[in-house]
Amino acid sequence: MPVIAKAPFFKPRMPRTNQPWSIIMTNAGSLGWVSDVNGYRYQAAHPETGETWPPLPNILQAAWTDLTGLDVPAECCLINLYQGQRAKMGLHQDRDEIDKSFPVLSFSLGDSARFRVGGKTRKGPTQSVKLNSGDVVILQGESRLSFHGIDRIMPDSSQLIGDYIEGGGRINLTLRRVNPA
Ligand SMILES: O=C(O)CCC(=O)C(=O)O
Ligand SMILES: [Fe+2]
Repeated sequence: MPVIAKAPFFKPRMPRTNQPWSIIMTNAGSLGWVSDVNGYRYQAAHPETGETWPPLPNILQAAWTDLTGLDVPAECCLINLYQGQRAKMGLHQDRDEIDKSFPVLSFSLGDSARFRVGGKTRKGPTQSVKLNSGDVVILQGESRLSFHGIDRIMPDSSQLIGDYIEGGGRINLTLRRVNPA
């Protein structure tokens, strides 16, 4: 939560259309992922405050090391906040990283969510998996470029986030390495 105090949530907007997303986000680490009318990208500064992102918490860096087995650190922790019946994330690939060989590691906290995951093409079959608080998803190897998204969350299925953030909801933490080692 010190991260949120230093880097407030911002409302991302869709490239080209400038439509607001249904979720809000922020980042920790040397790079943060942002989306606005000009596109998706990683940048060192918060789009609204202009400040660098707060450091990636040690406990998350340790989890990255343990769960990936890599000795190169993650550079970005994207923090997505989903609140309410309409919060979702459309099917997409994580492919804004310069080096796409590193895993993508994500943690679900708070309300449960319906996660959708398919293959490397947008049109292929997908499966849906319920993600509960504490669940970990890792996209690596064959699945690194799998299409995935969040269909919806189940509001009020957990009280965890409500203790810290008004309105509660679901937090997803996604750790990524952007640059080659
Ligand atoms: O919220 C999730 O579980 C997925 C988030 C995601 O895919 C992303 O931020 O790229
Ligand atoms: Fe993603």
